[in-house]
Amino acid sequence: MLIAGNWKMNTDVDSGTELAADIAAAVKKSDLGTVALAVCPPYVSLTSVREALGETSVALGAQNVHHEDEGAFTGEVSAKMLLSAGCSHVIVGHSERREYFSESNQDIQQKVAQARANGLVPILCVGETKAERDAGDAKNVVEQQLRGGLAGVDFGAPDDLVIAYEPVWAIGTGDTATPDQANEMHAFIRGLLDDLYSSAFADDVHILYGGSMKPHNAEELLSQPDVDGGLVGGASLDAESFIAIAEHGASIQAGA
Ligand SMILES: O=C[C@H](O)COP(=O)(O)O
Repeated sequence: MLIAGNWKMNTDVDSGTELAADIAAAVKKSDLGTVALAVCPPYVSLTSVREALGETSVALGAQNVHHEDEGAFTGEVSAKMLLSAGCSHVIVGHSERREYFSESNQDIQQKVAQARANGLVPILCVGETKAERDAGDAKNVVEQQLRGGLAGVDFGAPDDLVIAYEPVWAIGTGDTATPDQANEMHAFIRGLLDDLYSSAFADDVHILYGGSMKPHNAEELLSQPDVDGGLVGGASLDAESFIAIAEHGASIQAGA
């Protein structure tokens, strides 16, 4: 199981470093078993967060990456820069990037390919809007996003890729997908990964759920057979909540 925190455009360098230090301290006190953690702070805090995480195994991720290696792209950040800051993961294709920055499936595919080429694990986000779900189009949209985002990219091992299913209507709204809705889409995504790669690969890829995951609903979501963790927004901005979600994951795994 993997629990990843997406801090979005929250925290400055001081508060982000403090949050990372709180998470590191909580991790040392908790028994999270085999549950892996990652945090994805804003770019400006990456190096100080890396330092604050210290010797813990909490992985560092970024929230975006440019698809070119380097050059005259003012304001952009490359995969190599992320690696040099200590990142192992990068979120790609978050619905906020799709909506507010007009990222297309083709743009996202280029970012996935660039992350992969540089040894970063892309956390590829997919998910439908409320209108798309109401129109009965959710699976179709997710399939296009998944096939579009992964087109032509090969992965050596299942750990080289993470998928996050984030229904747009559940993000930041408190309106979480039901465990059945989440599991149904996760199973569908796993079937697509089987078709694109292999069943062994599909079985082992982490498929995270994102969208108002909180300590009070984490257990029912994480106990679904095809839910392998969470991509947590709001609740990851509080070390106690973030670790509480991970602890739910650990107790589910311990009982499995
Ligand atoms: O990347 C994280 C998701 O957008 C979920 O955000 P949320 O937990 O605040 O709903």
